[in-house]
Amino acid sequence: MIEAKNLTKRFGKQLVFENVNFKINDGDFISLIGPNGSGKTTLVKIMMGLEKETSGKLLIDKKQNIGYVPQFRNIDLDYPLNIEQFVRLNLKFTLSPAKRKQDNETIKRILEKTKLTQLKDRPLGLASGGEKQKAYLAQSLLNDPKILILDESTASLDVEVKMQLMDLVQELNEKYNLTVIFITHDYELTKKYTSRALFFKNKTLEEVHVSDVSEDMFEMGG
Ligand SMILES: Nc1ncnc2c1ncn2[C@@H]1O[C@H](COP(=O)(O)OP(=O)(O)OP(=O)(O)O)[C@@H](O)[C@H]1O
Repeated sequence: MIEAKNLTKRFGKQLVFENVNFKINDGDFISLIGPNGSGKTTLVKIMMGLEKETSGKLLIDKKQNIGYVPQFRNIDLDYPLNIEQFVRLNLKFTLSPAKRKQDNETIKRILEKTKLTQLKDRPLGLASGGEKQKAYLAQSLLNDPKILILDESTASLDVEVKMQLMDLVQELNEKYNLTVIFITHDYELTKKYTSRALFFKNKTLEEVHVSDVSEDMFEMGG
């Protein structure tokens, strides 16, 4: 479980948000929504320990690893690694045969989970946008996370490809009880995949049932 208690963040004199309270249960699939600059990335950075809260508390089980999938960025055609090698990048390099065997099994399992087994030898630079994003997703699963943060990970992909990626994330959420926190500006995906939304409004966070999410929540000034 992740719980925020009166969480407040300032950068110098700038207040980003204050008195934020919420609970995210294991296995939840929630969206984190709100206009540009409202504090979504800052909040997940606090979850990942990359930023410190100004006051209040964020309670999160320190033993739970967090996976992070960034926004899609294209990769040059001549990028030197294939999909499997790219997924391996987050592993520590080791010469121990026992550890290497274990790593090979981990990679095999993750490629299967993310439906990349057939594509593992494809140079990443030649992969489609959706395949590249799946490779980032696979990389984020290396430390066996219990929480997955998708930071606008579907932005700039075609609609069909977005859905395929989200279907895969939904499968991981259901099969492995993975908690998913989806930062998004996408109204349709919020409605289709998430059950609750945490909505930044007036420098604080409101919990909204997905049936009450409206398009203007993605646009209003923060
Ligand atoms: N390291 C930093 N130093 C100073 N100000 C920062 C820093 N990081 C973020 N901010 C400011 O904090 C506010 C919230 O930024 P944040 O990136 O969390 O918003 P966001 O909701 O994720 O926006 P977007 O939807 O555009 O990605 C913004 O005004 C931003 O400029």
